[in-house]
Amino acid sequence: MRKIYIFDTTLRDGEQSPGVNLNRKEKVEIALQLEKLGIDRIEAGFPAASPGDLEGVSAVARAVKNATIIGLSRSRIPDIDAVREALKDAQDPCIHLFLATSPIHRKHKLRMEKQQVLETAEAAIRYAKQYFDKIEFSPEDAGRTELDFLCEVTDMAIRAGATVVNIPDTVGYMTPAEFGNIFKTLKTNVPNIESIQLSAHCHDDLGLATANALAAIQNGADQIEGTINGIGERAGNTAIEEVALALATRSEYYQAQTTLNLKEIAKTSRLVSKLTGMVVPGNKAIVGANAFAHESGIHQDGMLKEKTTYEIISPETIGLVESKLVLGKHSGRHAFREKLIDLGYDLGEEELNAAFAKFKDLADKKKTVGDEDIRAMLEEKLVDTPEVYTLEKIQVHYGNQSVPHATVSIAVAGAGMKEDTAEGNGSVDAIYNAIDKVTGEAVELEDYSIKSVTHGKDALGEVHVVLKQNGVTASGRGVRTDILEASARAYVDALNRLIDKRNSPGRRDNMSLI
Ligand SMILES: CC(=O)SCCNC(=O)CCNC(=O)[C@H](O)C(C)(C)COP(=O)(O)OP(=O)(O)OC[C@H]1O[C@@H](n2cnc3c(N)ncnc32)[C@H](O)[C@@H]1OP(=O)(O)O
Ligand SMILES: CC(C)C(=O)C(=O)O
Repeated sequence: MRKIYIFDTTLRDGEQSPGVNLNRKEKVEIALQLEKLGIDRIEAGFPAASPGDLEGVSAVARAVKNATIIGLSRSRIPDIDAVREALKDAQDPCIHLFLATSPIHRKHKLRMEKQQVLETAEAAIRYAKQYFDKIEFSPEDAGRTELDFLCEVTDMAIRAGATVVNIPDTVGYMTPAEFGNIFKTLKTNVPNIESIQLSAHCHDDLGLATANALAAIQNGADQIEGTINGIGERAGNTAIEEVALALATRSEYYQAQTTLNLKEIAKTSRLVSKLTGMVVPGNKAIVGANAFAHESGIHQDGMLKEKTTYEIISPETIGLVESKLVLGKHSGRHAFREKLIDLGYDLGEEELNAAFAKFKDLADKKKTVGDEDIRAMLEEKLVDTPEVYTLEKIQVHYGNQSVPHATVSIAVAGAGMKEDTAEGNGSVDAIYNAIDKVTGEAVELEDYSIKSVTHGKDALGEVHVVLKQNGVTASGRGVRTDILEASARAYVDALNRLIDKRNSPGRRDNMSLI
């Protein structure tokens, strides 16, 4: 298998993401993690950009021992001297020179003819060659450069002393077929092309950065440039983790591999996200929070039977502990049962079906159903009390300028559906007064407490109440996403328990749920 060298530019092109600014300490922290990941070459910054960046590149050059450290430079002597200064302590330094070659850049930006471009780049490479053994040269916007001129520039760079020629698709304009063809053309038309390494640097403006990098590999590229999490100028760069995992997963197809320590990928991704402040989208390939999460019942069933049905990469490969089965409204019984077993519940078929129906009801109201939601849902009724009263419906009218009132409908065992309305000094009070009117029970509310079971706007609310009647107390519990409904259910639950106690006076109070 051919080795593909990985050139990480998180600290240079990645830092060009709007809003990202890494200080010296942060650059070193990321660079040391990149070293652990096994990155071959680390572009630490653009030393001529600012004294701070020069210092950052210097600090990385001093800290990292097992990777080539690179500084970017325009084809200008002061920039090259800044890289010399920044890399003077590097064990394995390399300068990355660039000059745009496309007609658009030549005409509008550089205002140079082809010949001037050739001469300027050659002079820069020859000057740098006095100080650096390793020189990478990039014809910026190579993707939009005439192919014959690109061959001429590459030939010049090799003769002047470049050791790597990098082909940037600076504006993410290429298709995989076109980009691959550039490498094929350079390989066949440029003399001594085998004496240097060819590299690809892609941008993601059309979402093709990874596809283009892989096409370059298939057509002879030795090195891929990219960033962790695909951050970078505009839409970003090739995501290194995507290329690495594509090669690892489809090695039989690409016949090429990296020497990255893939188990460090998740950790590196988290660190880069934390220090750059660039949040990784949930659906981002390889490192997104959902990349190994399965929500729908059919997929979860497949995963429980055999993980390879829905996972082409195991999460352990990139250093994650395990895949996640996320319970939500698309989940099925297999995943639900598995979760209950994990949580220590052993339900019979009938109980499982009842719990599953409740779960689906909850999942319709919540984005995801977590462990605490399930525990709260299952433990809503710890003791199976006969239901004299079953809450069917509540309707609350509340306004801060008016007296709240509530209507409740309750199915009463042996007496059918009853409904009544009452006012109160708050919504819960109005509900409780309406329940009292429907049931005709004279009870005192001894205690009321409410807590959030989980976090977020759609968290479950858990209400506990204690009711007292003729010296007998009973507690009840209600759990719902809506706290008014949870309050009503807790009250009705406590009423049923009171009646149960009344009907079996000798029984010990085993109902306290608080
Ligand atoms: C595709 C890429 O990602 S390339 C890297 C992009 N990264 C950056 O630009 C980040 C760091 N840059 C900076 O801090 C600043 O742009 C600096 C310090 C490098 C230069 O700042 P200034 O001297 O104020 O120039 P400014 O950025 O406004 O303009 C760029 C100049 O460099 C020229 N230039 C652009 N690329 C090159 C090159 N590769 N080699 C030589 N000259 C170049 C431009 O033509 C322009 O020249 P002009 O002033 O004669 O018109
Ligand atoms: C400096 C070069 C390689 C670059 O970043 C680009 O062209 O996108």
